[in-house]
Amino acid sequence: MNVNAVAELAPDERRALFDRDAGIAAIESDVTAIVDRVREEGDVALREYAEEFDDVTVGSLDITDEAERAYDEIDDNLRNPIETAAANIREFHERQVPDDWRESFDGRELGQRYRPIERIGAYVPGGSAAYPSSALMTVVPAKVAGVEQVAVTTPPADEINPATLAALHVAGADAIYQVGGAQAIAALAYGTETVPRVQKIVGPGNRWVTAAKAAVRNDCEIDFLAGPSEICVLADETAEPQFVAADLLAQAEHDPNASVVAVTDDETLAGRIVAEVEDRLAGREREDTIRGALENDASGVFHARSMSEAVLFCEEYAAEHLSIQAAEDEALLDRIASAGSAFLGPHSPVAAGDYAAGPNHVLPTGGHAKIAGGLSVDSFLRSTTVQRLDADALDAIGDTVTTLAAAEGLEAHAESVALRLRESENAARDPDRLRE
Ligand SMILES: NC(=O)c1ccc[n+]([C@@H]2O[C@H](COP(=O)([O-])OP(=O)(O)OC[C@H]3O[C@@H](n4cnc5c(N)ncnc54)[C@H](O)[C@@H]3O)[C@@H](O)[C@H]2O)c1
Ligand SMILES: N[C@H](CO)Cc1c[nH]c[nH+]1
Ligand SMILES: [Zn+2]
Repeated sequence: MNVNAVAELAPDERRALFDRDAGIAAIESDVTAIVDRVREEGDVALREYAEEFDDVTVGSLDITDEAERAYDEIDDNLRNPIETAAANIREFHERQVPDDWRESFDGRELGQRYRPIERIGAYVPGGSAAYPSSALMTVVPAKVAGVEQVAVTTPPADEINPATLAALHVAGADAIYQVGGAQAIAALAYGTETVPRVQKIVGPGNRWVTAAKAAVRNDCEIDFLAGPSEICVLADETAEPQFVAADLLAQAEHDPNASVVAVTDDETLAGRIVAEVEDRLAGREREDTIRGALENDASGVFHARSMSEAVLFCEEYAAEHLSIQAAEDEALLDRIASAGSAFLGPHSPVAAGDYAAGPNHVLPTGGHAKIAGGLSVDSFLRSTTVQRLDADALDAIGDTVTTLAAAEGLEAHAESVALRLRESENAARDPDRLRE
């Protein structure tokens, strides 16, 4: 890892940083082939892919019954943190629940109401690491929103990680299937003999999972693309280089396709961050994965000529996680609109939010933070607006509607209003008329 100057980035380097796709384009046709095969062959394909990609001979695809047992059997030392994290996540998401509302304005009674989507599919990753935290982050908000049926898929294993199963039990998953990768997304989108077709798929995963979500999104709603993890640290001379380095390494250990950057106006700090990363890397578990992520074209430590240039870099990068380790953190955050989740100050490592602070860790990657926020209660709701007009209110906007309808050449629209206005006028002249 070297320090790079933001001002000297070549166009292809900028593209790699700001138009990053975590290797998804390269596997699009392979993923389409997997999705098509699951559509055609159902469970048979799921079993064969489990052998091929996960090296597992699957017995029952449905492992719902294992969750409660795992919860009963795991050690208190693990069960308690799962319960604590679940409680914090639930409390945060309960604050997101919108209230139905009705208000009257001059005879127009208007409002909005919210109802949960009925059948959700949640992907809980579990390839190179187990993700009980993602079990909580997907299923808890779905249940807070009131979703009736949450079907979870997670990669097959000779023994599914007990913490993941226990977390799924705590969160309230209704059904659990051991299916991973693109094939799991296809199964949820189209249904198989065992896996039910859902209305919307949520959850994070590697590039196979993410490419599959992109591939099925015309046929099944998805939350957004939540692929290999990302962090962008914005630091000034007050930052602790070892904290910045530790945060970069933490997100790098998820996946060789993870993207980790730090940007600062202090060139000395930039050098110290690089040195800390190198120092802390050697001999670490998952060292190869971390090295892969650090060598990714979308990763690096950058020196900006000013904090304004560093802020622009962060805005362009639109990271899943934005960590601001700088004196004026709130003022800097005000200048950055695009980030999945922002972590302010030296005592807010991204890992705290990954597990237990409360906000959701399923967040947009690949620059999608420019147009989307993270998973929330709203992801599981549909809204209906409600409108009731009295005769005077219709009269008040009648000309507006009929004139606009005429401008659009939609005569029947205009007539549906004009008819009522005529009837009201007649009723006003002859009060018994409408009752006849
Ligand atoms: N953005 C977010 O909100 C967020 C949150 C948590 C985790 N993540 C990401 O989730 C990912 C977890 O990755 P993971 O790999 O550990 O688990 P995973 O469950 O996402 O993927 C494992 C599956 O990938 C498939 N796969 C692997 N290699 C394949 C190949 N060569 N061909 C076809 N399919 C293949 C297999 O079917 C396997 O079951 C990481 O990238 C992590 O950064 C993202
Ligand atoms: N950092 C991940 C989101 O990109 C979430 C996670 C789960 N476990 C640890 N971290
Ligand atoms: Zn993480």
